[in-house]
Amino acid sequence: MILLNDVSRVFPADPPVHALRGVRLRVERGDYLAVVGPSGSGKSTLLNTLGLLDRPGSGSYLLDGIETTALGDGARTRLRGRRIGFVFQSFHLLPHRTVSENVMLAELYGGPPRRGRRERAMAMLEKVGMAHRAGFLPGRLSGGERQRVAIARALLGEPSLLLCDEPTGNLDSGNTEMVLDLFDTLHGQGLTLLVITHEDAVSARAGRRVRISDGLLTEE
Ligand SMILES: Nc1ncnc2c1ncn2[C@@H]1O[C@H](COP(=O)(O)OP(=O)(O)OP(=O)(O)O)[C@@H](O)[C@H]1O
Repeated sequence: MILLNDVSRVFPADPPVHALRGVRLRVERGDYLAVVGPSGSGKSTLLNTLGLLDRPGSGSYLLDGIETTALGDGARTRLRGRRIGFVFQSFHLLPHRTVSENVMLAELYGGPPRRGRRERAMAMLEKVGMAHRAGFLPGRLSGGERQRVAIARALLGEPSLLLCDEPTGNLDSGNTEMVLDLFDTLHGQGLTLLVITHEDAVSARAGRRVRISDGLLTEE
């Protein structure tokens, strides 16, 4: 699913910041991978690279066998819309849109909306146990409920890869468990998951752990 070969990313500064150094990573379809490492070690840079939000300075990145570094911006955006879902620490739900509208809005970014959007949004809300809150505004939901809605939104395009950046960073332990149970279910259904986390409770649930330190990636 993912093959990174000698990927480096240097940010121009004085002195230059080597955020990723010769990273090699192979992720098989259906893997559940945790990425751990201290602040500033390169985790978000790695996630942005894998999510086609940022380009490596050098090296190659194959996603489903497609060499992404050679693609233009339009092709990268389409590939991202079709294959990748994102989950962030702070949910990024629109406050003045209902739960179901937030989920449906996911398709605005990946290209023209497909048919049956409302039905598919409801099916995804069902999947994360939030269908009964479809008409609520996000402000009336708990943190764990908001994150489940954000996960439903990420799943709307039926991605094969879910990239999560500290998905439980704003949740208490009960809600963290609920989100981790949902990840287990999604993993069981064949989704490939990559989760950045600094919480042991989260990384312990993943099948594989890799550590980034100063831009260098090592398998644990
Ligand atoms: N646009 C940028 N310009 C210059 N330096 C940057 C830029 N983005 C990130 N960096 C630097 O690259 C390094 C890696 O940053 P990154 O955000 O990937 O770390 P991280 O492991 O995600 O950190 P955290 O856990 O604190 O979010 C850091 O030293 C950071 O300051």
